[in-house]
Amino acid sequence: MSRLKVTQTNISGLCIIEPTLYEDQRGYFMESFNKRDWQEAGFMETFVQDNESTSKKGVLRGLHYQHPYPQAKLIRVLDGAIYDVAVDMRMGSVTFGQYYPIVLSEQNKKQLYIPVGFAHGFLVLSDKAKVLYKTTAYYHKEYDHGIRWDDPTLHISWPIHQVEDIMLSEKDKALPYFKDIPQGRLFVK
Ligand SMILES: Cc1cn([C@H]2C[C@H](O)[C@@H](COP(=O)(O)OP(=O)(O)O[C@H]3O[C@H](C)C(=O)[C@H](O)[C@H]3O)O2)c(=O)[nH]c1=O
Repeated sequence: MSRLKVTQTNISGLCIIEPTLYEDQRGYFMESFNKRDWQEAGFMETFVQDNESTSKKGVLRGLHYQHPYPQAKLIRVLDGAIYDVAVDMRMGSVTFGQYYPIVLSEQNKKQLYIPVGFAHGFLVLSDKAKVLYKTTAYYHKEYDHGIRWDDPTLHISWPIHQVEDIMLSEKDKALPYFKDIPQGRLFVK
């Protein structure tokens, strides 16, 4: 019996991971990642890079993807809470162009596994959020692409009412609409 609770979502390949939490009067302990448990749960991908970012409330990072050298990601939140979003960019997928939202937080300790073929972004809901995530491919700045956070065809219901202002990087402000992404930069399921 795997020590990882894996919950499939309505989007193929996208799943929620919950490691076993060991709580006692001191606090808690958990193995946030264990390669053997990961493989026993049926995941064959290997991670090559750990990323960390800290953001203030209202910061929105994304929606990003890397192409070529696409990255699968395993995302978790160490401090605070984020509204995390993955967008299916896989041509041939029945959920192509659909997104999956989930709140990942220090409290719920949920992790989101996003396979290759998705754009990823998040909005910080807490005063501060520290996000840790593993990737299955190295970063290539020249292949770092994205989709506008407020793309009208994706209809992402960002909970902007929960934050005062949205803060985007200049790069993210200039990202294209989904409809303007060349087919060669999409993915194949
Ligand atoms: C992603 C990345 C960035 N950088 C450098 C490049 C810039 O000089 C600086 C900030 O990069 P950026 O503004 O792209 O960082 P985020 O906006 O947090 O991007 C991330 O946000 C969304 C949510 C993601 O899922 C991606 O993993 C990633 O694109 O870090 C690196 O050196 N290595 C990296 O792997």
